[in-house]
Amino acid sequence: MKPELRIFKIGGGIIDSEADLLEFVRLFSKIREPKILVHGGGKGASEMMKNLGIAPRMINGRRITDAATLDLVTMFYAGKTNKQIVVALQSHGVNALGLSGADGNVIQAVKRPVRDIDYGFVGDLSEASVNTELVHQFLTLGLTPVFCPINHDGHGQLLNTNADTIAASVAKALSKKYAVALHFCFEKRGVLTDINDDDSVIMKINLADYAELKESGIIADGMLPKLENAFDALQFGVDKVIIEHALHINEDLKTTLWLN
Ligand SMILES: Nc1ncnc2c1ncn2[C@@H]1O[C@H](COP(=O)(O)OP(=O)(O)O)[C@@H](O)[C@H]1O
Ligand SMILES: CC(=O)N[C@@H](CCC(=O)OP(=O)(O)O)C(=O)O
Repeated sequence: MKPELRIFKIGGGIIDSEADLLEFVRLFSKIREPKILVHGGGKGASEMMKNLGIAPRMINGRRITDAATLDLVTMFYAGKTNKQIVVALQSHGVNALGLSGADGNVIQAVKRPVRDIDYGFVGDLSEASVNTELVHQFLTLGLTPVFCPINHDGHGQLLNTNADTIAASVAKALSKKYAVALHFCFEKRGVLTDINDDDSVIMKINLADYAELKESGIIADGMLPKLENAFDALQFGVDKVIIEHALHINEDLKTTLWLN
């Protein structure tokens, strides 16, 4: 039987509030099984850009990343946010190891080819992008990897990758060695039928439900790429995918995804 591994992803809505981030870190630090954290921070990055007079541009949930934007998001994700999380985990006795994809060449990305849209320095991932053996060794040493959404192409170029995509790719790659549970954590209790009613959590969603919910517009915006990544992970070997509130990871009210 494969050993268990829990992979958590937190996004900008939680990272933006220092109190929420510290509470999530406290809850995460109590998990005994081997664990990995993947973080985004898109909301804070956009705010920082606006304060500097640069208008953030997003298309289909992906940031158009020109050279100036890449500099800023590298400072924000790989610098401030990643270290803020690592230092908080260390204070709870978790030996966290902050990583961009370039560190130890742990994740290598490919710059998104220009088709209709030029996304700039945005990196796409495949399962083969992740150095599974190296991550396994970190876990064996008792370290907890903390991935930021900055990767590289192996030829000297940093690239910005959506954090949900990183979480799904790391989960798929590690599922060769571990029984992986992938937790997408954000500021709502799961996928909701009514976005304004936090109690309207859909407890189970399969692929057919997903198509219907998409068609009816109940699932929209950032939830669309999240669920696409989530079902992709399930189809490629991840045992369990859960969508839940970052501050209620021990509660039963959450959305669990199924293939059929
Ligand atoms: N049916 C739904 N249930 C919950 N959230 C939804 C739904 N449809 C759209 N959303 C939106 O998706 C967002 C989550 O995606 P995203 O902003 O990418 O999150 P994060 O950056 O925290 O990972 C929520 O904040 C919410 O506004
Ligand atoms: C290419 C791309 O879109 N990268 C994302 C990475 C951060 C992210 O995914 O943050 P959340 O998880 O908080 O949304 C961005 O810069 O917004």
